[in-house]
Amino acid sequence: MDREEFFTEDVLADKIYDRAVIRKLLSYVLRYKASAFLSVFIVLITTVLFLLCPYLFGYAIDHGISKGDKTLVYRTALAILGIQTLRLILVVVQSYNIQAIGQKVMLDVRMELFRHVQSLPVSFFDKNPVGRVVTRLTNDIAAIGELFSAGVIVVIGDVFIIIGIFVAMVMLNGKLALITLSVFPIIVIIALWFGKHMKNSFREIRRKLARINAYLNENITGMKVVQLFNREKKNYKKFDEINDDYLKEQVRYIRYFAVFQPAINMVSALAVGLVLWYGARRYMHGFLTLGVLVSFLAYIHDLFDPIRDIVEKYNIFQGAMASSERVFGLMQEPAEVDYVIPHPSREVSRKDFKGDIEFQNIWFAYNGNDYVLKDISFRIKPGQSVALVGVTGSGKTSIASILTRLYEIQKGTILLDQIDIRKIEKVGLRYVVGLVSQDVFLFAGTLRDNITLFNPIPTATVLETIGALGLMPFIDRMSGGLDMEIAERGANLSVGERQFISLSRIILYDPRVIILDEATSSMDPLSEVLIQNAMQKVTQARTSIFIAHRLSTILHCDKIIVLNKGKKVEEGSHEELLRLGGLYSQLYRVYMKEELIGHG
Ligand SMILES: Nc1ncnc2c1ncn2[C@@H]1O[C@H](COP(=O)(O)OP(=O)(O)OP(=O)(O)O)[C@@H](O)[C@H]1O
Repeated sequence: MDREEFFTEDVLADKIYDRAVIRKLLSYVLRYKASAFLSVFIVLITTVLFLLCPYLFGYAIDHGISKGDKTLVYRTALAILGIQTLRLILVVVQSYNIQAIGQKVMLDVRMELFRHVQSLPVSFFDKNPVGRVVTRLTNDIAAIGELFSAGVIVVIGDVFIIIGIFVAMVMLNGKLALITLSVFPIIVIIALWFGKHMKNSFREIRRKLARINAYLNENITGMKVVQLFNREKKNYKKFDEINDDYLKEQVRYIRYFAVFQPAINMVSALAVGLVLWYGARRYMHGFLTLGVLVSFLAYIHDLFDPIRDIVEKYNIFQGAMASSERVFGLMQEPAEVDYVIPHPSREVSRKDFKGDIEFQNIWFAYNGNDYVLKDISFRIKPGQSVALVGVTGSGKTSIASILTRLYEIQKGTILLDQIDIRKIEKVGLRYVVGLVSQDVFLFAGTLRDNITLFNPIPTATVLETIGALGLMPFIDRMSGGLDMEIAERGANLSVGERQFISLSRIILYDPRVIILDEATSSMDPLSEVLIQNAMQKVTQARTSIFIAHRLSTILHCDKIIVLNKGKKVEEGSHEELLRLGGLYSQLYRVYMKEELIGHG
């Protein structure tokens, strides 16, 4: 999927009503039952109050002004003032109440979605770009919020008002009501025509805005490459095109919008004209009172605002429905399974865990039957250190991933202390098996935060642990020591420094089994010696697995397992494998030659 499709997928949904989505939305709203019912109650009351005023105008004319009853006129005027004041107060309460419900619903949905996203398996993130997941948590949830802020309740009120006005009209005078109704086909045609065009234009606006976002995102993230390859002018021109496209669409939308309102006003004027013409004749012939005519005209005046409101808000509601559908869709993604084999036999505990690992005929594929590990078996005894060796793509990292259950295997059994790891709770498993992976992820915060992963570990303990392993020179090198601020994704650190942090992290985490994936690949010889010595100390009492291309870092290992195209091809000590004269000895010979050339 290219970027364009990726974003259009997000904006082209075309639904205004989906029962399942509405039911789910309602379940969130109903968490705040009292506020929700208060809202509905206020809508009903304000609608009735709204409908009362035009009626009272007519009443004052027919029973007060026509008959010279000043008291009645004053009383009616006071009643209208009272009604409008009450309505105003209720509108304020309503506005606060509904916005508060909207914000609370947004908070609940966002928290629930975040919790769910945290529970999703790593394979989900392989298939779904980060941008899309973030959009669900931000823009889509904001669109749900718009349902409330744009006034879903106001639109419900609008519908009540339209129905109420018709009921009032029919009750006042059936014939005049029919005349008013006669302009409705025109309204329907206008609303449908403008609705369709405004919807298409609105959709295009969202698509073009998404293009702007995608373009900016890519350009700002890749600014280094843009500048190094002198792409600024070209990219500026391209951005100008995209921006211009967006502007044109916005103008098109504004044009529709600008014409739509007067069009409705024209129909409203037509209805007023018709009613005035027919009503005046009926009045002159004595079939209609002046009060009824005035009430009627006032009702017509109030009838067209809610119609316009509904058409204008249609797009917002449609967008909100589509966003809700996507948010709830993400919530239904299956979460990680803790116990693939039900009924856990025994939990592992860090204290009495020995660190015995056994792979029995393991088959593993990321996708379908595309196996990247084929029938792998080996045993690592407690405290042993083992190296995984093989060319790029032979499956070394995949072994680390399935041992920590970032991915589930398809066939075979992995035993930890003779327990099938699929019977072990993941939290427990990841306490005892620690992984230092190839790509070190750093969070915004201080060096200390990144080493402790925001756990409240005293500074003295951090320094003591790092000092005992002889790694203090790394900290001394950083300006500000443990308090040094790390930029987003560690942009202000060298690759070697990032690896040091990742290693310190795992040392403090103190797992019984340590997997080190290319842990010293980007260090200068001096730093590498420091890390090597530290690792020797760290791995002494632990089962450890080294994944390294630099064969010098694994010579001390008790055992070397050689992988090729997902299969285990050799297993033994360094000397044994050299004697065997197979793949390992070839790799070693090439490596030694390179080292010699490299060191001149
Ligand atoms: N998340 C993934 N989804 C699909 N395929 C993957 C994924 N990760 C790795 N692979 C594929 O699995 C195979 C084994 O990859 P793996 O990372 O285990 O190799 P490796 O031996 O660790 O390589 P390197 O030495 O380059 O790190 C490769 O063909 C790779 O393309």
